[in-house]
Amino acid sequence: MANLLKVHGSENQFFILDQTTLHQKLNDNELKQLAQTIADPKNNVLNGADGLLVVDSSSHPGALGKMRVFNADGSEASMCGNGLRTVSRYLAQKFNQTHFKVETNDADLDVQREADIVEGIPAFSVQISPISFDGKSLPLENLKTPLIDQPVDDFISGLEYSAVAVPNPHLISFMGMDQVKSDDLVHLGTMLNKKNPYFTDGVNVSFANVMDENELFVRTFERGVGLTNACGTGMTATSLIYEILTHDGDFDELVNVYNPGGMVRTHIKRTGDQYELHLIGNATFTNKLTISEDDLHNSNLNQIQISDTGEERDYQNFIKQLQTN
Ligand SMILES: N[C@@H](CCC[C@H](N)C(=O)O)C(=O)O
Repeated sequence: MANLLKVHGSENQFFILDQTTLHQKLNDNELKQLAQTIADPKNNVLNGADGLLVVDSSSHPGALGKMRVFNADGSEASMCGNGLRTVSRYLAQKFNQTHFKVETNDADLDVQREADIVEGIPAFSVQISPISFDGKSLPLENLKTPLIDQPVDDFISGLEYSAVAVPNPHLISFMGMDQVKSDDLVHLGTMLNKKNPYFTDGVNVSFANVMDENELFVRTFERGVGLTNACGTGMTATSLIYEILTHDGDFDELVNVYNPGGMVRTHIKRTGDQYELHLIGNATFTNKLTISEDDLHNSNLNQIQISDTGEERDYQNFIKQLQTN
């Protein structure tokens, strides 16, 4: 039998599969198929998810394990901030370590256990890197880069846009709260994730409101997923653009980022042309799942056994506290 976990960071929902526990690892086609099937709410496995996080052993010394990210549509992403917090907790428990590196597609990232956000809500801090504003890295075509706080006629008028790869691609715009919560986000996100002349690999689109100094609200339409409760790399990229727009030179700031699924904290630092980004927030395990290895290879999800960890109750209490503050 094989095990899966259902997890979330700010209600950005994932299943975790540890390939090292299997007799035979799933190949890339099987992983893509599993992500599409298990994430689809129509297949009735805990109401689906935003994607599948695949844990494996690291390909080189220096990292405790490796994370790959498959979006709900089966596409593979280079990074996932909320997901990395949950994978960090998984590896921390598995190897009894609190501070280590995790291999991701583009970099080995520093991760660390943090004090619980409130009792019963384990928290992790994860590095978000590498960072680039370059058109080739995003990729972004037919617009001048770096794109920082510029209007773009073909997008939604009256807004300014910024683009950054961390290393997955993000488009960010600041606006009033009513517009953050409007249908404009789905409209623009859908347009830029179909064939378009700008973001040729698609893009994660975040609309943000500045609630106060270093206090943001961010809502994201994710590439390969659609509207999400939260996007970790999106909230970190948005914090970075916010700090760039509010400082002339170096900075070292903590930002509270609220989102439809809760809140996280980002640590955003600039020294000359070097940036250092960290995302801090919950890593919640909601369910344990057991399935035969054969069924896993065939994405046959009819015979899954599911148990509840009880952690979601603590998380919902945390959300209630946020709302009453
Ligand atoms: N939810 C993630 C980002 C997942 C990948 C994204 N959809 C992409 O295709 O780049 C996060 O928390 O960062």
